[in-house]
Amino acid sequence: MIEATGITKAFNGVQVLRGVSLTLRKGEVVAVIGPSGSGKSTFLRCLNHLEIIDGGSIVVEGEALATAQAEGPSRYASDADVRRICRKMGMVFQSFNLFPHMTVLENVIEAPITVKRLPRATAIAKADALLDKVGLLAKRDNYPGRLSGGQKQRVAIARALAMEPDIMLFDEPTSALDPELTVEVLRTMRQLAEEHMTMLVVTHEMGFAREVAHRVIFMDDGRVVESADSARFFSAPQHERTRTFLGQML
Ligand SMILES: Nc1ncnc2c1ncn2[C@@H]1O[C@H](COP(=O)(O)OP(=O)(O)OP(=O)(O)O)[C@@H](O)[C@H]1O
Repeated sequence: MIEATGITKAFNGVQVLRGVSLTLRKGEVVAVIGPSGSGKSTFLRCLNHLEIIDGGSIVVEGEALATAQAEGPSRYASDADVRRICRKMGMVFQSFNLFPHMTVLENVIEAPITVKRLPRATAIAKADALLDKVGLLAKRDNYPGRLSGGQKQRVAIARALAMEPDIMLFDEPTSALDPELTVEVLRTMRQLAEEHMTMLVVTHEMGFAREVAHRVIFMDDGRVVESADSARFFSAPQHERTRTFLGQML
């Protein structure tokens, strides 16, 4: 579970997040949608410390990552606690971010061995099971350069899952993919949702938001404009800006 409250963030004096709050409950799939530049990716990156927030609080699985202060910037937990708390969240990026000089298998076992100190044989057995789950066991000894974008992204998902996160954060996981490759990644994500993985997904895929997400959050200009369960969000958007956005996207 993640509880983010009143997150603010500026880059070089430009306010990008203007007080964003979100509760992501256990087993819930929440899609974050909105126009380009509205702050969706920045918000997601703030949740796992890829960006430092200016103000607001972030609590992950009951532990405070950052705490709002009466004055001045939010106070973060100690470096060791930040690292430990952030390991509860797996992250999948638009650009895959696989290590190009490592095989698929090596990509998946690297963090479990170096960070979790898993014995190599245990890490390999686990990686094989995950690669099988995402349909890529046959590619385990290939280098990422030999894979399609969709395959790379499924390896990236397996790699994140190998750390046994409680929560998965997806930052536009299909935006760099051709439509036919998007389908296979969305299938893997749908499967994860069916297994009750807690997921926060920044996406332009309205089909995913409608069919897989339990709740949809619409961001515009650094704010959450609308948050509703998926069916209600798409059948009866409450706000003019949401309606305009959906009109453009659907
Ligand atoms: N590291 C950074 N330094 C400066 N500005 C940044 C940085 N990261 C994001 N921004 C700016 O913050 C704003 C929000 O960007 P963000 O990527 O969060 O939007 P988004 O809603 O995810 O957009 P998109 O759908 O196009 O990915 C943009 O104006 C962007 O240029």
